[in-house]
Amino acid sequence: MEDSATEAGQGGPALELRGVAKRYGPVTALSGVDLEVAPGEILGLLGRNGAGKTTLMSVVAGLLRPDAGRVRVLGRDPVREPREARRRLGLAPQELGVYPPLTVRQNLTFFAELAGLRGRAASRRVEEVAEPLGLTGLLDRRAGRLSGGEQRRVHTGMALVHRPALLLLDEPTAGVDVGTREQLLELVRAMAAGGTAICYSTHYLPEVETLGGSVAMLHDGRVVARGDVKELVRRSGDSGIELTFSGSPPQLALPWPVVRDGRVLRLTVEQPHLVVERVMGALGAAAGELTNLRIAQPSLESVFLRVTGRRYDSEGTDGTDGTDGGEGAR
Ligand SMILES: Nc1ncnc2c1ncn2[C@@H]1O[C@H](COP(=O)(O)OP(=O)(O)OP(=O)(O)O)[C@@H](O)[C@H]1O
Repeated sequence: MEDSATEAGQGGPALELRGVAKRYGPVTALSGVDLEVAPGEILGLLGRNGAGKTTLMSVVAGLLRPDAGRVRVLGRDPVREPREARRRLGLAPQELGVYPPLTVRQNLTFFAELAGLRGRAASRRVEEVAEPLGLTGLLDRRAGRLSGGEQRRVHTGMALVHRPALLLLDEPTAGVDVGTREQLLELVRAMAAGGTAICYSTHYLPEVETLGGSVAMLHDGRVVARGDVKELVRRSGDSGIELTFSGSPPQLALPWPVVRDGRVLRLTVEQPHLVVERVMGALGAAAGELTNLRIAQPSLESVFLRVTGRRYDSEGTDGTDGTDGGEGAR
C-alpha cells in the first residue's frame, strides 16, 4: 500500500472545497463553503449545534452528495472517484462505530484488512496504532466491555489504521476524561507532524487553542472565519468584562460597546482590568444583583462572538442571541 501521507506532500491541498452547498429539504446545512486544508495542517472545525460540521465531513467522506460545488480529497472527487477518495481519508464519526462482540484487535484488524493489509503486515499495523492510543493492554478485550473513553480511542484507531492523508475527526473528545483527551490530542499532533491533514470538530475551544493549528468557524452553513488560531485571536479577539446579574441587567452609562445577553452584560474594552472600578461605580444599586464579574481576554471564544454575534458555549446550545438591543450594541 502506498503511504498516502507522503503522497499528500506532493504539492496541492489535502482537502479542497469550492462553493459547496447542501440542503436537507427546506434546511440549508451548507451554503457556498470554500475551504482548503494543507498537508500536515490541523484544522479545528468550529460551530454551534446545527452549524453544518457533520454535514461538511459527510460530504468530504463521500457519504453525502453536495447539491453544488466541488470537493477534492488529495485531488480526488469523492462523488466521481469514491474508492480513490475514500482510500486517502479516515473518518471517525461522532457516533461510536466499534463492533461490541469483537475484541479491540479484531476491530482494528478488520479495518486494516479492508485497507488491503494481510497477515504480519496487518498485525504490525494494529500494534502500531494501538500504542499511541493506549490500547496495547486492551487489544484482547471485547470492545463492548470497554469504557466509553476506551471505545472512543478504538473508534479513532479504526479511522487511521490505513494511514490516511486526511483524517476527519467529528468530536473525538466528546465525553472522554482528561487522560484520554490528552492522548487523542497528542496523537493528532504526531500525525500532523508526519504530514497528515486533520480536520477536527469540537465544542471545546480551549482544546483548539492548545492544538494551536488553524480554525474554520461555521455559522448557519457558511465559513465566517478562517485562519491561524493565534493570528485570528490577535486580529479579531476582543477583550472585555462580563457581568452576570441575578435579575435583568441594568442600563449602564459607559463609553464602551455593551451587548445584553439574558442576565449577562458583555462590555468590549481594551485592558479591562484598568476599568473594573469605573464599571462597578456605574452599576450603582444594581451592584447588589451582580452575581459574577469575569475579565475576558482575547480568545477563540471572543472571536466567535464577534463574527457571529453568538456565544460559543461548551455545549453550543445556550440559545441566547447576544444582540437583543442592549445599549450601544454592536
Ligand atoms: N438528515 C438530516 N435531515 C434533515 N436535516 C438535517 C439532517 N442532518 C442534519 N440536518 C440539519 O442540517 C443542519 C446542519 O446539521 P449538522 O449535523 O451538519 O450540524 P453540526 O454542526 O454537525 O451540529 P452538531 O454540533 O450538533 O453535531 C442542522 O440544521 C440540522 O438540523
